[in-house]
Amino acid sequence: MSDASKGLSLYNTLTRAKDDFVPIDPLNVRMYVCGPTVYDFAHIGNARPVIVFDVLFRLLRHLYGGSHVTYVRNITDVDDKINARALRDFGDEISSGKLSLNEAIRRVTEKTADQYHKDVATLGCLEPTVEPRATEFVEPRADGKADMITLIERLIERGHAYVAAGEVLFDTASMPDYGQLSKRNLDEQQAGVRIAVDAHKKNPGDFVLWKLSSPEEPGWDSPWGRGRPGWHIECSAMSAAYLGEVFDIHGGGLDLIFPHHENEIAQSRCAHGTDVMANIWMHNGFLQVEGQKMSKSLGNFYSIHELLETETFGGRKWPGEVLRLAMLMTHYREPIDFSVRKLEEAENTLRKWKRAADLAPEVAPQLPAEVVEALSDDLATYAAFQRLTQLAGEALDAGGGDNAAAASLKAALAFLGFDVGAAKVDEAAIARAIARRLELIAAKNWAEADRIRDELLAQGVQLKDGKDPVTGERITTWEVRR
Ligand SMILES: Nc1ncnc2c1ncn2[C@@H]1O[C@H](COP(=O)(O)OP(=O)(O)OP(=O)(O)O)[C@@H](O)[C@H]1O
Ligand SMILES: [Zn+2]
Repeated sequence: MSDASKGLSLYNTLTRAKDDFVPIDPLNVRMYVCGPTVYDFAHIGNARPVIVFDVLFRLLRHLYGGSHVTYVRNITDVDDKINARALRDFGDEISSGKLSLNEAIRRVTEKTADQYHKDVATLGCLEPTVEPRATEFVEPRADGKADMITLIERLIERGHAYVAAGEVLFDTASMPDYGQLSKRNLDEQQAGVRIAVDAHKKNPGDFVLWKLSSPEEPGWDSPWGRGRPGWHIECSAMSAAYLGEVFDIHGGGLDLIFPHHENEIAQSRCAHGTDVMANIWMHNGFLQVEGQKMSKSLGNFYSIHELLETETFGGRKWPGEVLRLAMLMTHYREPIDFSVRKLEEAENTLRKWKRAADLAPEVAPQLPAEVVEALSDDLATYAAFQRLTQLAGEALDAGGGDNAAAASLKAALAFLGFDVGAAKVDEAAIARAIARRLELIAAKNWAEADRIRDELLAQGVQLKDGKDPVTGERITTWEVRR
């Protein structure tokens, strides 16, 4: 194990091994996770990657400092499924001319994204550092950040893409090592392809970068006519926009390995001329119902919202943190069978931990080392939880007074995103810290200013910097994060 890895190792789908994690830049550790396509409520299976990568985000912040980690999770707000949903929900308004299709699409995506934000916050997940929306990265941008049209142009220039039958397609044969992530070769992909549909493709594995839109469909002007992007190019653009051409970690569910992540890699590496897109590729296993992936298409799903707010699963509502713990009791790469029993087990465990943690008036300043070590071993949450159960036992034995085990347990629970009522905030003290930090920023003492921000964050208080819209002066607000 090298020192630079700080003891963190992560299973890498690209190498099929547990790799030491060595960031490209320890002052800016960069992670991208594919976010939701916003046309319907997210189901509890969709919540798994959000929760798993939230734990990794928290761990990276602990190891490298709160302000030294950039976590990007996008929102896919352009997709044919979204168009279909807008037509279904607003068909009458659209045909009577009261609403344009674009306006209907906007309503669908905004409503779905709002619900998603509420759902994942209730599951104890921190907001990512940036949450870009695909529609804002289609055309060249005023700020010069990467965009899809420019990436596609570059792929054509470099001989990696071609125009056929109104589409721009990625030419898989132009990339000798295409298929490294999924370990599929091009021959294997020939099998089972519908030749008639794909007759315009040079190779059946070639995939769409751009396709033309009919006048009713959403579209953007481009060198190839008014159209819209394929799904994969979105993530290549948004990751490059915020994380650069090569970054540290890219994540998502197992089903994204092929074709989505394979094709993101092909696009990004060929457009930028790099050997890798991200150093470590991580994939969570499926949440299953009776041995099958929970999925919209199979109709065997429960939305997060339903579980939180209705009595459709097991005849009762479930608290967000019980869902969170149930999800984390299984290692992130293993399948989980979703059952009432599993949720009840999580609820009982959480109740016991909290009873023990309540014996401490304060949160310990240090996280238990065993918890950090367990998580650093490819997010071995189960081993971390064994330590929490041990601490809970010690805390209950020790009883009241100066209960160090209870204080440590409380710190660990708060760190893992469980509500332990830890943040009894002292508003005056926060205001003083903010004022002090603004002075330090004015004096360009960034290191000390960052230290104050990280210290508050460790206590669960997150600062947000902004500008006064009238005076243009820097202002800082805060909120309690758990
Ligand atoms: N049952 C599941 N268990 C774990 N992760 C899942 C599951 N279903 C989807 N995901 C993950 O959720 C994230 C969002 O995926 P997306 O919005 O494409 O959902 P989806 O795959 O369309 O869902 P569905 O399979 O139900 O149609 C992806 O990272 C995907 O891998
Ligand atoms: Zn993606």
